[in-house]
Amino acid sequence: MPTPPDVIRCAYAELVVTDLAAARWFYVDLLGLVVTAEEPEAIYLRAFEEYLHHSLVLRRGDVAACARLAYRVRSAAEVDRAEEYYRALGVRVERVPAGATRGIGEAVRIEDPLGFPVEFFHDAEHVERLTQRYDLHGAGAISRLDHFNVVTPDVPAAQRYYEDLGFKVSEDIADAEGTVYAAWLYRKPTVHDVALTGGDGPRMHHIAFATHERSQILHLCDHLGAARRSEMIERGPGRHGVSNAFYLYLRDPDGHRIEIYTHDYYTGDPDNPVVRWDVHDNQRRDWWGNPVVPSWYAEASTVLDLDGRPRPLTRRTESREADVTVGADGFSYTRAEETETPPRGFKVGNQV
Ligand SMILES: O=S(=O)(O)c1ccc(O)c(O)c1
Ligand SMILES: [Fe+2]
Repeated sequence: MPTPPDVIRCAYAELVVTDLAAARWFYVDLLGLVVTAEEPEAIYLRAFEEYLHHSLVLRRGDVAACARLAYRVRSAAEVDRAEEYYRALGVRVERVPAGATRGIGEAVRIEDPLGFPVEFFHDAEHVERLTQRYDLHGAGAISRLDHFNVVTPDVPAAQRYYEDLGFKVSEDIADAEGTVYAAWLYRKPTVHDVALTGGDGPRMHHIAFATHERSQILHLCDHLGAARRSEMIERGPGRHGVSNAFYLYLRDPDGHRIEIYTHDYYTGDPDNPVVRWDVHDNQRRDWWGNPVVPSWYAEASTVLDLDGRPRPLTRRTESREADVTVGADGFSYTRAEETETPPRGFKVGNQV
């Protein structure tokens, strides 16, 4: 089997939006992302610390979907290696010339073994890095793209696929019977570049951007309140158990989920310890024990194949996290040593 490409990090996503003007309001006027380039049918956006052409493409289309998840590889030679690796893997592979995506060099596009439209590139147009252009930063300044979260039915199989690509697991959620509900994997030295959420897939669960400060996340909440668009706040703000990040989940005008995230931790040493969470630990997804809203488990974006057609879903066959932790049959504990069923305290899964 050929050597896998040397992936540096998650690099950009392409989302299909049904109303480009409405999406522009959300991503530019509200989130404050910077417009690198704009066309009648597409907008290319980046965050303030980013100097590659974009980390998010919004493309107008009739059906909201995720059209591409792109990783940057370490050199042009690694793009060749990606082509060789995936042709040997037997998945659909397309080589595209520089400019197939504005601002991106020659790339390899695949339908990966999990059913996702993924691109590997190295060369990209450099644009002004606005790290210290505080005159342009809003109070909710976003610094960079941080990770993709994808829904896939078989988390261990997806984890093995990403580990074969050289990713390492930082944290996961499992139960005593060995069912794995979610896993977080990285190439850059943070908690993740990609997270795997067990469910019917392939679907895109969220795209996450990082800020430097919690106050910037809180400002985005206040801005949505001022805009009387508070319904766009789906979950949070809060503190994750997994990753330790301070988080906020928003839904864009098409329902795409965007996470704003800060304060995870460094994972760059070779012996970085894996953190395994019990699925019944009520602090795993929110360190303060606040419930996970059902839509966060149930809803995610359609993904497209390389011809732009929606991918059919494969159902998850193992137990679902929402079933074992939320609602009448679910329960979660705050203190593992307390063995009453249901556990004492109002932080049981059936409050939502
Ligand atoms: O909800 S979790 O604490 O499991 C979590 C951790 C990190 C993330 O990026 C996320 O989306 C969700
Ligand atoms: Fe996330």
